[in-house]
Amino acid sequence: MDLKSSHTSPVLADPALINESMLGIHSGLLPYSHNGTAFSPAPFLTIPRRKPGILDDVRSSSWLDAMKSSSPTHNKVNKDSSTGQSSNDSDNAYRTWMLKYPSAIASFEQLINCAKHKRVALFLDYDGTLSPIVDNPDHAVMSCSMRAAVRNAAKCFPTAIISGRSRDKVSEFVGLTELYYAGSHGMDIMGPAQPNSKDQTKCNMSIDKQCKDVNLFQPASEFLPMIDEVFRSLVEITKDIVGTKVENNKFCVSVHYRNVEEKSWTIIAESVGEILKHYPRLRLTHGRKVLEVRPVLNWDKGKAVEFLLESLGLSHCDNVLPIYIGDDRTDEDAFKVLKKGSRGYGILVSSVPKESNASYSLRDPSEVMEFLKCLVSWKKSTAL
Ligand SMILES: O=P(O)(O)OC[C@H]1O[C@H](O[C@H]2O[C@H](CO)[C@@H](O)[C@H](O)[C@H]2O)[C@H](O)[C@@H](O)[C@@H]1O
Repeated sequence: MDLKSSHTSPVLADPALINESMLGIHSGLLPYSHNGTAFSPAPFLTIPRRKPGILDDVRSSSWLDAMKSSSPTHNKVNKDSSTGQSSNDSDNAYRTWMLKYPSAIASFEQLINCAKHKRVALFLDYDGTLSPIVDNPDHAVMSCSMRAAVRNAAKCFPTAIISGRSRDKVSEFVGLTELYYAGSHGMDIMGPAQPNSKDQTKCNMSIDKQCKDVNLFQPASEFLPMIDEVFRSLVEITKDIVGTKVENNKFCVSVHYRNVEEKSWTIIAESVGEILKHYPRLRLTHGRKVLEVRPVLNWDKGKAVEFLLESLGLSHCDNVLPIYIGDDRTDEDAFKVLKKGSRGYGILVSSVPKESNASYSLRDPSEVMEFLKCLVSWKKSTAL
């Protein structure tokens, strides 16, 4: 990657912001409170506080419950096979749930009615959305047919992938140059070079593999050495827990326990908590059978959507309809952003009922593919 700009840290780019020099954090990226919402700006705030009692939390059943419930797809499979419970109950529950989150395919006409005379902007999560959940994260490849569907969609609409994985890894899996990528839950965005964007000042000009001008936005760049260090410590501390996999996602670290016996989950949680005791500027979140360690920054997939809309020149237009498709808790931040002011639509990918800020649902990645095809056909029909 050839960096052309002299800005080495977009985080430190705005001298007008009071707490950035003290924290080394752009004040737009405020620390999180314990419940995950942003603190209001506090001029004398120095270091964001760590969540208290992480180990107490770990020992309490709520932590384990969260770990157990972190992969609804697997829960459903286990429940059905172990209890012999008829799938009718879960089918009924799913149907009832769909009254609140209608299928984006079945409701396509209604959904797309709002897109008439509007430009659709498409945001896609990767794991569980474009590729099915598999046991080994390194094997979560995307099918050729899904790749073709995403490519066709990206030819019709500005499209970005927003993933928890590192940007390099997700762009390698997707393998398309027609779209934009945001890795590390939006903390590593390679977006369009947009001279009019106010966020331009926070970006590094760069060029992509096709020698196209792009903007690189990495609000957590100062955390890189810390994340590397934590990654190594986590590998070391979990090395004897069979099945654990620690993944370096550049600005965050994933500790996978999908392949770990349930009786060892507490040890994993305790080990991660033990390491984090030494890093008050890092926090822990849950994903699907994964614990994720990330910087204490008010930056998430929702902020990444706003950032990309801004740099695409689409943020203040009434004639834009952003659509975000995702399956995980981290995608809820993006759903919320679109829900606010009825700006666009979140579509939750889930085969089991769960509460969400999304407006519509799709059952699994194969339905995501079908939906993308519907969008492309619609776009082509309106261009006739
Ligand atoms: O934001 P995403 O693109 O959905 O990434 C979230 C995490 O996805 C990956 O883990 C999940 O998928 C794996 C492969 O199917 C599965 O084995 C794992 O249990 C899931 O949690 C990825 O490996 C993580 O780094 C991402 O943070």
